[in-house]
Amino acid sequence: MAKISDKDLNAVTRRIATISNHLLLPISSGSNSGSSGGSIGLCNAFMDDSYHRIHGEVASHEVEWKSACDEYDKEFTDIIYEKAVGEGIAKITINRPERRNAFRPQTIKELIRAFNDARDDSSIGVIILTGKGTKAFCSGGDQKLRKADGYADFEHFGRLNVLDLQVQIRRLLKPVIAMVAGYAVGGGHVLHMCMVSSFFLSVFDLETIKLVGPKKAREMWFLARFYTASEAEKMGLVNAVVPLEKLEQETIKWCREILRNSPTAIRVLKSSLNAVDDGHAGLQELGGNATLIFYGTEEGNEGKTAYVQHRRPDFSKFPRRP
Ligand SMILES: CC(C)(COP(=O)(O)OP(=O)(O)OC[C@H]1O[C@@H](n2cnc3c(N)ncnc32)[C@H](O)[C@@H]1OP(=O)(O)O)[C@@H](O)C(=O)NCCC(=O)NCCSC(=O)CCC(=O)c1ccccc1C(=O)O
Repeated sequence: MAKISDKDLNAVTRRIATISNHLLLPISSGSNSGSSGGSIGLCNAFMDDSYHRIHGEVASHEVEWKSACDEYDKEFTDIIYEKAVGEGIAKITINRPERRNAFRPQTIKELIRAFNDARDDSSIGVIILTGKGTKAFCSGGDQKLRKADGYADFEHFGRLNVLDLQVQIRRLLKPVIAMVAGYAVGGGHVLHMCMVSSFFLSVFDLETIKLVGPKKAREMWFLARFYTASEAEKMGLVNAVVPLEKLEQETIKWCREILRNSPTAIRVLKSSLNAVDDGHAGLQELGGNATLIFYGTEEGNEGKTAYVQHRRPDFSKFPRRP
């Protein structure tokens, strides 16, 4: 009987893996049996190419959370703010389960503080927003505090400061992932859409139209029905649906996959994707990022150095590319 070498064995194993990969039917997105993210994971396990050999599997160890605070070191009452030990993930949890995580102005102020901190912390590359418990991600504005001029908790006037939060998430050039267990209603639904890219809730709600198409958007807003997670996935409202017990594990996997990629590329990608819809503000953001990249070049540095040295800049050595 011929003896097979380790090298040959590896080659055979890889060949079988490649063939299995071709034979494997991907789990269609929208299936109840798992997430589209899960199906990607399944295929990855069988993929035999240099990319997968070099990058390997996404780490699957449990994440260790540590309580975090912002520069003011003031305690949070309405949210829980945590960072993963040794990896660039921040997690912000709306902590009002007794009201299905409805937000009041105080909740929004704390969310804004936590998002600011996560934005400014250069060790953080991705942010998770979630709700405490499994009944609701967020049930929107706290209706018990709603007044004629907005929501009022500790002040004499009403606020709609969730709009500031929506803009902040839009402008924050790190990916924000909504980890949704349970209901996402009203302003809570808008918030989770911000993670994929929402800006305004208006009568014609442009973001919903873009995500689900004009017919479905009309159905959603005119009928105001509740949709299940898998219906939301089919409509393109959410990226993946997984069993509840796997929700955090799958979210962390997505975070780790994002963290493998170039932070600058992700930053520019997020601003490019927003620019399409954000008009002047979007182009400003994109232009700002081009400036940031230019600052890092030798050519950009020549301009600044010449200014500081009171001389004319010499740009002659830099190519005028086609
Ligand atoms: C979410 C439910 C479907 C969950 O139902 P269920 O599991 O049966 O729980 P309940 O028994 O109903 O609730 C338990 C407990 O929580 C209280 N509660 C739930 N939601 C809220 C809420 N939103 N505000 C205050 N309190 C809430 C509930 O009263 C119970 O407490 P008790 O003490 O036992 O009474 C269901 O709860 C439900 O339908 N909730 C209401 C959903 C809703 O109407 N949301 C508000 C939509 S309007 C909005 O969000 C405004 C958005 C906004 O701020 C905005 C404004 C202007 C421009 C833009 C925006 C924007 O973009 O967001």
